[in-house]
Amino acid sequence: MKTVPVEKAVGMVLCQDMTKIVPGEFKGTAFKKGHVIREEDIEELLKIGKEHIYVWEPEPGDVHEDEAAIRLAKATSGAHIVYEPPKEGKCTLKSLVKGLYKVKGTLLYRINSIESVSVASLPNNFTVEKDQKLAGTRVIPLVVEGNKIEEAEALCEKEGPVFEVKPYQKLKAGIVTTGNEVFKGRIQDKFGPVMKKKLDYFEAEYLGQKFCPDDMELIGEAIRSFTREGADLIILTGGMSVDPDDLTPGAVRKTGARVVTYGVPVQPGNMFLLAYLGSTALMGVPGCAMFHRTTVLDVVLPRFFAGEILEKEDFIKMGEGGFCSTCPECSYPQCYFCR
Ligand SMILES: Nc1nc2c(c(=O)[nH]1)N[C@H]1C(S)=C(S)[C@@H](COP(=O)(O)OP(=O)(O)OC[C@H]3O[C@@H](n4cnc5c(N)ncnc54)[C@H](O)[C@@H]3O)O[C@H]1N2
Ligand code: MOO
Repeated sequence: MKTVPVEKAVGMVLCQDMTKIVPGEFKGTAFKKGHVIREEDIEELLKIGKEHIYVWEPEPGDVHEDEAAIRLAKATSGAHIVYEPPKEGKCTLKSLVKGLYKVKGTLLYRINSIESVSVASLPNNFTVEKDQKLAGTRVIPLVVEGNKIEEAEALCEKEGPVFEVKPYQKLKAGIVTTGNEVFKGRIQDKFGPVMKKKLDYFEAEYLGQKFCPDDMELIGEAIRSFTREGADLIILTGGMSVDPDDLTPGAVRKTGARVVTYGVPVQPGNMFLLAYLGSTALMGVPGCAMFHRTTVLDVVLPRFFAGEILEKEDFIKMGEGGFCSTCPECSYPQCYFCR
């Protein structure tokens, strides 16, 4: 690569995109790679701080930033991910589907440990929409030694890809609402509609809602009835805490289900229960989920609908970041909660 003063660069070809930033007004490409510099460009180039430009004279084995960005994007992208052509030396990865974004953290760490390589990503287990931007790949200098890119490619070949999006599966779900106050008509059910809305987001096949009094046998019967209908998921509301009438965890245990956890290091959602009765997931959802927009349930549901089976360890890890700040305006998943 050769350095040329801009005044002497008329007629020469730019070898990288050139960025202009005016705070609050503009950030983007002022000149594209490949642009042939004209007399009238000189003043603008000087204004964005370029007194010199590079002229591309590749050494054997050198890789230009655009090619490096493409190769890193290609190596790191897995299922349901596409990448855009490079802009200002960076490729942006995007999701082709609504789903759960998975990141192999250790592999990403190793790739970013290669000098000059930079791959920035959303965190693991992020819920993403179709077309959402996921990550950006680039190298820091304009030209990088090819062996650095080859090293990243080899790592991905062996252990990769780093990123994938798991689309949500079409699963069957029902709701069991317990509590004498609702069953006997003392108060109106407010829990069912909140749970139904969450299931709708995942386009679950809805099997309906069953109401039970505070009676273990009847709660157990409602669970079994949904499993006979082929439920993949049964959400249970009411009776999840410590009062004498709180019978839901006991009723779940009595069905013979394998209890993964009753209680999680997450607030709101401390009294959450996850169990598996055969292949059917039973989720005991504490009352806080009726009140707070985001609770542990919003962390668990995407993983469940993406086909994951959660174990105790998954919940233990949620403690750091499991304390919700209950912001006046909740912006989850754009926050630290349960990351
Ligand atoms: N001494 C303690 N008290 C509480 C604890 C605790 O550990 N020790 N845990 C708290 C936490 S955390 C939560 S969350 C709630 C959990 O409550 P439950 O899920 O057991 O809910 P209930 O006791 O059945 O009801 C609480 C509240 O919500 C109303 N409710 C229940 N279901 C419905 C429904 N379908 N529609 C409308 N309203 C409903 C119910 O009438 C009560 O007012 O416990 C804390 N307490
Ligand atoms: O299960 Mo309760 O969060 O912590 O409100």
